[in-house]
Amino acid sequence: MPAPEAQRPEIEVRGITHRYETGRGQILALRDINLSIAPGRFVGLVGPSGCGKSSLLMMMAGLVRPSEGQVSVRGAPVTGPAPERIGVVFQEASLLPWRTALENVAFPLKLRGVPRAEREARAEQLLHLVGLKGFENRHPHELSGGMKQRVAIARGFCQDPPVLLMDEPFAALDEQTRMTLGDELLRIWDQYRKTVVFVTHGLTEAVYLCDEVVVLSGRPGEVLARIEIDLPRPRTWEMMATEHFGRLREQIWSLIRRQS
Ligand SMILES: Nc1ncnc2c1ncn2[C@@H]1O[C@H](COP(=O)(O)OP(=O)(O)OP(=O)(O)O)[C@@H](O)[C@H]1O
Repeated sequence: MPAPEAQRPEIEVRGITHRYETGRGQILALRDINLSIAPGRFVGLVGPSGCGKSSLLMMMAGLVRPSEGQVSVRGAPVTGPAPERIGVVFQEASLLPWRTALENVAFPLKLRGVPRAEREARAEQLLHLVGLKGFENRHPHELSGGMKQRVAIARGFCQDPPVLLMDEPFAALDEQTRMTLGDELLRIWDQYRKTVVFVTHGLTEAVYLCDEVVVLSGRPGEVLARIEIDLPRPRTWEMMATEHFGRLREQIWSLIRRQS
């Protein structure tokens, strides 16, 4: 029997409905979303454009307050940003331009008062893990888009929160960099075992990375399906060519296609 602690969901979304107020009235963005995510899972969030994926992620991060419902992480309600519990990686790396790669990665630890030697050692280890050994002292303008995104991922892991929320972190990158970074992300996730929620438009990426893919309907976003990705780990690129991979991808795509 697993310990009760192990059975408790890491993220719990209960009855989330959200309306945005605009000059032209209200927009119902999300309707009655309920999700329970177990610790250590890698969960994808997909759905047609504008269905509320980013909004839902922002609510999980405590950056947007839902009109109704609640998100809890580790049993405690999320009422605002909580970087020690919940890390966020955005599509744009949003690095501090005047700080080096190492300083950017270590920055959240500085805010938490972690001593310099310790935070730099942790940041250096993570930069090495994302393949940026030798680039520690470069500034963001000296790095490519893919490298900046690597720094942002390293920063997300450096905070060491149990939950990491990622909003299309590879969207601005070319296909090859995306694939490589996806593998790197899986490698670090395997080592650190965080609970990841990953918003993406890429269905191949979703199947490749995730344990489970949550499919949202067109606006207002509702949970249409939760698809278990029962491919073995570690994932390999060869798996993408298998019939099983294709079937999982097609299953998700046919759900989304019907929404447009
Ligand atoms: N601040 C806001 N004010 C008003 N409407 C908003 C706001 N943010 C989002 N919306 C609307 O809410 C809906 C959901 O937006 P959201 O960005 O969460 O969707 P998404 O699924 O992430 O979209 P995409 O796939 O295109 O990135 C959209 O119709 C969007 O126009």
